[in-house]
Amino acid sequence: MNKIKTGIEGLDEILYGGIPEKNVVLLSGGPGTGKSIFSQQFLWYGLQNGESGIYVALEEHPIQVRQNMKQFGWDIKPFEEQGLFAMVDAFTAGVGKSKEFEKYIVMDLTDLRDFIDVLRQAIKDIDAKRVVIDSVTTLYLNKPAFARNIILQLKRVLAGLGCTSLLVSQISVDERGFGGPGVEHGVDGIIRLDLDEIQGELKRTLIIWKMRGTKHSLKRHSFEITENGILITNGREVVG
Ligand SMILES: Nc1ncnc2c1ncn2[C@@H]1O[C@H](COP(=O)(O)OP(=O)(O)OP(=O)(O)O)[C@@H](O)[C@H]1O
Repeated sequence: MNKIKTGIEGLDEILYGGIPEKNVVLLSGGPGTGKSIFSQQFLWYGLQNGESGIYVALEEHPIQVRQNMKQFGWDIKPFEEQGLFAMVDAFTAGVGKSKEFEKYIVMDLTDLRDFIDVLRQAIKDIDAKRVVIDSVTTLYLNKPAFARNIILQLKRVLAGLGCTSLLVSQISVDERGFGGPGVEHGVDGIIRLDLDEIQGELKRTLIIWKMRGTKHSLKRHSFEITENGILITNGREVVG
């Protein structure tokens, strides 16, 4: 089984080498837990190693995403120009100046076919190996009954085209699950990021809940967000 390295320090060890190729992984967590940074770091590592990537922006303006990434030293502009990185704008619906700057725009988010067509085109154009959808929750926010179906349709396209993918799933602060039963069973893997207040301080931890195709740590691991991105601070220990 070919493994795709996340490039996140300490994570590939607890995944026994990385995410199995073509897996569709749910990256689940509450607000501010680091989901976007995690997924952007995953794409950036791919670019550094010759693997093209796509970021589907549903929650933030693509310009903002590029700026956020640049703050960590992840300047994707040159890779976009070389056709190694593509941004799918599923945020602006073509309003404003985005039509002048963005190559891939989803005009109508309520039309999943349109979304998938734009995504498929972007994947084919740059021969993408890594895909991030941030966040997939936005696609079924008003129609939770369709969540599983949407996930399975996405999985067919993403795995079918050979991509290894992170689907960002937004949950509320106290939610115990990962984004709904249909979603959780449909994906190949689940990584959950948490932020908990312990003695007056917020602590970040993550846990790999499932990952088809590989052995993985079952422990909860602490991590930090630094100016270089995410770093697992206790690869082997359990958080007490
Ligand atoms: N340069 C930095 N150094 C350290 N921590 C940072 C830095 N930049 C952002 N952060 C932390 O990362 C958090 C945001 O991370 P991110 O945007 O990945 O969260 P998210 O899980 O995607 O959140 P949401 O679901 O609310 O969009 C901030 O709240 C802040 O705590």
